[in-house]
Amino acid sequence: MKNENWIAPSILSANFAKLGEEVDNVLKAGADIVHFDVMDNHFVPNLTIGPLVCEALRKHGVTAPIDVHLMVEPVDRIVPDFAKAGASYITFHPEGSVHIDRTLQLIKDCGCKAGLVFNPGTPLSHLDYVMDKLDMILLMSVNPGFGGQSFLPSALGKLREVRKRIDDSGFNIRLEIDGGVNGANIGAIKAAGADTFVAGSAIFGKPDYKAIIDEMRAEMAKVG
Ligand SMILES: O=C(CO)[C@H](O)[C@H](O)COP(=O)(O)O
Ligand SMILES: [Co+2]
Repeated sequence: MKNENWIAPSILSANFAKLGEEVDNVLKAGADIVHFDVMDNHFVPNLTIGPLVCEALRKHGVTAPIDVHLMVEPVDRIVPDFAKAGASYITFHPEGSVHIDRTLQLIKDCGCKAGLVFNPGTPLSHLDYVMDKLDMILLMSVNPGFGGQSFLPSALGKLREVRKRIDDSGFNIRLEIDGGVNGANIGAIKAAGADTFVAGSAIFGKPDYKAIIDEMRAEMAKVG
């Protein structure tokens, strides 16, 4: 199954002093989904935003899907709060949950779409036995914790491997890439099998969000 390509700006690189406006502008510029990075200063060495901010974006009027990337440990106790706050997708790292099948089920029972996230060095064996519970697989192409890092080329081979696993499974699972994505590498990333592209600094670091999103789509179109 072939999914539409989604561009997912990471609000980690947005101007937090005017976050609602930033999200409105990036969606108006053609983004498909809002990537929401949650860091706890424990699982990763940085501290960002929680359910209150997600709820505030919904109250502000954001109707696009919100893609909550949990970089926290433990995972389970924060899941219902994010579901109530309006999360659409909730993804988590297997290292943050002792019982990954239970956490995936919890996310789905809360009414959200569920996904697993793989750090560059995390083996794909965590996919075994849970493919039927996944709506998304997120591959990190940087080590998590900060925006603005460079794309690790090892992610391309891993993307191809996961693309094959998804296609062989027959399930409709989105394949998302996160870290160092920009206009220069998005074509190769798409060719390797991704259909959901997180980009933080590459979008919010530019003055014209529509121009960079259009450029990303044009680069993707070149690879078909
Ligand atoms: O999860 C993340 C970091 O842990 C961010 O989503 C990611 O780094 C996006 O930022 P950039 O596109 O600037 O690399
Ligand atoms: Co992220």
